[in-house]
Formats: sequence, structure tokens, C-alpha cells
Amino acid sequence: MDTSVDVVVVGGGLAGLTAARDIARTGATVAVLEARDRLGGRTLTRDVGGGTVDLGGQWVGPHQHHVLRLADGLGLKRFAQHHQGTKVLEVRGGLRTYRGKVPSLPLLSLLDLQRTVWRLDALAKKVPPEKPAAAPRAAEWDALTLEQWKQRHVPTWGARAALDIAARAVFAAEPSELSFLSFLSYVHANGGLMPLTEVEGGAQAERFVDGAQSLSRRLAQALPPERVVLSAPVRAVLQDGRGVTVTTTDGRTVRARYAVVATPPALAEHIDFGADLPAGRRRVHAELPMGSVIKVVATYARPFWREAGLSGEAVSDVGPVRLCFDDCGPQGHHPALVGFFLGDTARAWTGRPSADIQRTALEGFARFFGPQALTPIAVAELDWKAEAFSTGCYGGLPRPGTLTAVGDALRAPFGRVHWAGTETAIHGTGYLDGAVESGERAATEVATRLTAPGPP
Ligand SMILES: Cc1cc2nc3c(=O)[nH]c(=O)nc-3n(C[C@H](O)[C@H](O)[C@H](O)COP(=O)(O)OP(=O)(O)OC[C@H]3O[C@@H](n4cnc5c(N)ncnc54)[C@H](O)[C@@H]3O)c2cc1C
Repeated sequence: MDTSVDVVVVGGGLAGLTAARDIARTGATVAVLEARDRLGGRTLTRDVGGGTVDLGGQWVGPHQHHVLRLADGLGLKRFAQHHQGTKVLEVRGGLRTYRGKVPSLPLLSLLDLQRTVWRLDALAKKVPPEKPAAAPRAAEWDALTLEQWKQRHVPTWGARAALDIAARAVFAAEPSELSFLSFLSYVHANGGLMPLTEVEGGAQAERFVDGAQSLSRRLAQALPPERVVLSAPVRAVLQDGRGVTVTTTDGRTVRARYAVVATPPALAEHIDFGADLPAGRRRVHAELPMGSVIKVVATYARPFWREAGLSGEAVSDVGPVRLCFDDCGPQGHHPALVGFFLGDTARAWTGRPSADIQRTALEGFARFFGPQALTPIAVAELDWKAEAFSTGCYGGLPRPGTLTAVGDALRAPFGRVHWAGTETAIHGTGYLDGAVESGERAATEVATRLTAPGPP
């Protein structure tokens, strides 16, 4: 592979491929080095039980303009997430059902929950997503976790449980792991807390007919096949006055004028950038650990939950399955349910035998939707914590204190090295949308330098 190009992109996920495609469109030569033997990173679409299933990222919402524009440009079709019917809520070990958007909680808890959502949305508006450290109470909020804020400001058990459930569903982490400032910034960037959790009009509104990995597959088609190199984990990105040398773990090299590193920060931690890598950037790599998810999909002969008037949506503060959705194909064909182990339950189950994880997930589905859930046609699961080139999902989460200390280093280029990846996005952080946003931004940065007058 020893080769020379204008730009080398490290990481063949959605961010890296968006950057590569956009840079190639300017006429520059680009090579993509991807560690895995496939493209798409945190998206993975597979055939399970004869239908198309996403084991990684899958939903998009109407406010996610970057990914929607990309999908439309690539001609990828979407369909609405099914949500009609009764929902299941498991709190304090008991199952409750409800319709619409108001969960079945005691009146005092509901009032407290409404007040908490208003309060969080109002606080979030004070945090500029492009620079959370500029918020008026940034240092105070970044020193707090969401859990600590909840203990002080949310008195009822029901509102506390609902906030825990929402935090786990949105971040794949426990409230005790989340910087309150980072939480508020995320809420502001995504238009409020409720749109993050909802299907209709929210972040779970639509899915891709061909699965979310089709975004990456299509983007790669715009690049020369020999310049998209799989099974090429990068171990060093070293620069001198004239360019960048990128070396893989098996000793192959690519020389380029500029590099775009589009791995999660936690994975960049394993790459040697040389002794000059600024301390702030080193902290970014060390202090954005990934969330914790195991995703399980089961396919069935019939959509028995729909037939019983259930939507397929369930949330639980007990677990191990903490979140469920209907996962049928368009027009309801290929009946399926999807469930998530999140935060501490994902950590408790990571690395366990596949059969045990699948059985436990089916038992959870059965508790929510009925005993027919125990007899699927096919089951598939992905333990994202155990994936060497992700080490968790959905994304990297700044530790308390990190955003105020080194938030500026998330996007600041290091010499000839530019950074992409959903963690570096301003608005869609953590989402497919953020991956596309970051890839477009990195491509613009590099294209500007490639065409600038003066020495290369
Ligand atoms: C279970 C799950 C559910 C999710 N649900 C949703 C959802 O419904 N909607 C949504 O919008 N988002 C969702 N997400 C998040 C979404 O998938 C990610 O935000 C997005 O895919 C990130 O893209 P990326 O390109 O930034 O990073 P990645 O996809 O992680 O791409 C980085 C790439 O770098 C590669 N790499 C790592 N180290 C090296 C190295 N040393 N050398 C070379 N290559 C390397 C990796 O293999 C990977 O391919 C979900 C994620 C998961 C896992």
C-alpha cells in the first residue's frame, strides 16, 4: 500500500467517508484507512431472519439536517418508525401501560417531571453548543453530574426514574457518568430534551429502508476502490514540515499533505501523534470514554405485540433490557423487536456468552409484550463494548470537568492533522447527523488549506 496522496483519512465510518468524499470532489487525491474489515463503524446493517436489521445506529429525526441532506443526495429511502399503540413502562419492578406522551406515573411525579423538563430545557438554552465553556455557570455545571443535579432538584421518585430512563436511553450511560454541562449542551444542540426521546418529530422518527450502513457504503462508491483500505488499523500519524506519514500496525505507510482523523477520541488514544501533540488534545483522547450498549434484535413470524395493541415501545428502570422499539420493516413486514442493554446493565453483561445475552433479552421482551416473544425466528446481538475499534457506544461522553478544561481542543487542528467524528460535532454530537456534520467541516478545513496560496 505504500502510497502518496493529498489527504489521508483515518477511519472509514460515516464521518471519515463524508470527509473523504467531499475532499475527493475538489479534485484532490484521498486514501481511507479503516481498521475493521468493513466500512460504517458504529453502523452495521445485517440480514437477520430474512430482513434488513441495524445492529448499530439506525434512527434519524427531522431536525438532523446534515444526515437527511446526505441521504437524499445518495438516493437512500427512509420510512417512519412505528409507534402507534400502547407503551410499556417498568418502574420499581412494576409494569404500567399508557398511550400518548404522558407516562403512567402518580400525579405529583408527573407535575415534577413536567417542571424538570421545562427547567432543563431553560438551562440548556444558556449553554452555547459551539462553546459550552462560555455558558454563564459553566464551571459549576461541569463540576456536577446529572445525578447530583437530580438529587438536589428533582424531589419525586417518579420524575427521578423518568430522568434516569431518558438519560440512559439518550446517552447509553448512567446519570452519574454525565457532566451536567455536557448534558445541557447536548439537549440544547438537539432542540430540547423531549425531541431526543421521542419518535414522532423526534430523534427516532425514521429509519433507512436499506439500513444505516448504506450511507457509508454509498459514500465509498464515490472513491477509487484501491484507495479505501480495510483491515488497516493505524498506529502512527506523524508529521513534518512537508506532510504527514501514516503507518498501520502491520507497517504499511501512506504519505499525504494533510490527515483527517475520524475515529472516536477514545480510539485516537491508541495512535502515536508524536511528542508535540498538545496536552489539551491528549486529555480529549483520555477523557471521553464511550457509553455502554448491547443491542439485540429478534425477528418473529407475526407482529404479535401490534396485534395486541402494543406499540413495541418499552422502557425500564430495572433492565437488563432498558429500552425497546418495534423494529419491523417498512409496511410492517419482517416483524421484529429491538432492545437495548444500556449503561450499567450493558457493563454487567458485556463479554458474556451470546446465548445468555439473547435469552435474557427475550425474557425482557416477554415481560413487556407477552410470552410469544420467547419463540423468535432469529436473534442477533452486538455487544459494542467488546468491539475493539469502538470500545462502546453510542459515543464518547466528556467526563465532568473536561468540556470546560479542553473543549476547545475537540476541533482545533494539530498542525496538518484535522479531526472529524461525531464527538467533534457542534449540533449532532453522538448521532449520525454529527458524524456527517463533522466530516463536512473537516473536509472544508482541509480543502481550504489545499487551495491556499503559498508553500504546501
Ligand atoms: C447501538 C448503537 C445505536 C445507535 N443509535 C443511533 C441512532 O439511532 N441514531 C443516530 O443518529 N446515531 C446512533 N448511534 C450513533 C451513531 O451510530 C454514531 O454517532 C455514528 O455512526 C458515528 O460515526 P463516526 O464516523 O463518527 O464514528 P465511527 O462510526 O466510530 O467511525 C470511526 C471508524 O474508525 C475506525 N477506527 C478506529 N480506530 C482506528 C484506527 N486506529 N485506524 C483506522 N481506523 C480506525 C473504526 O473502525 C470506525 O470504522 C448508535 C450507535 C450504536 C453503536
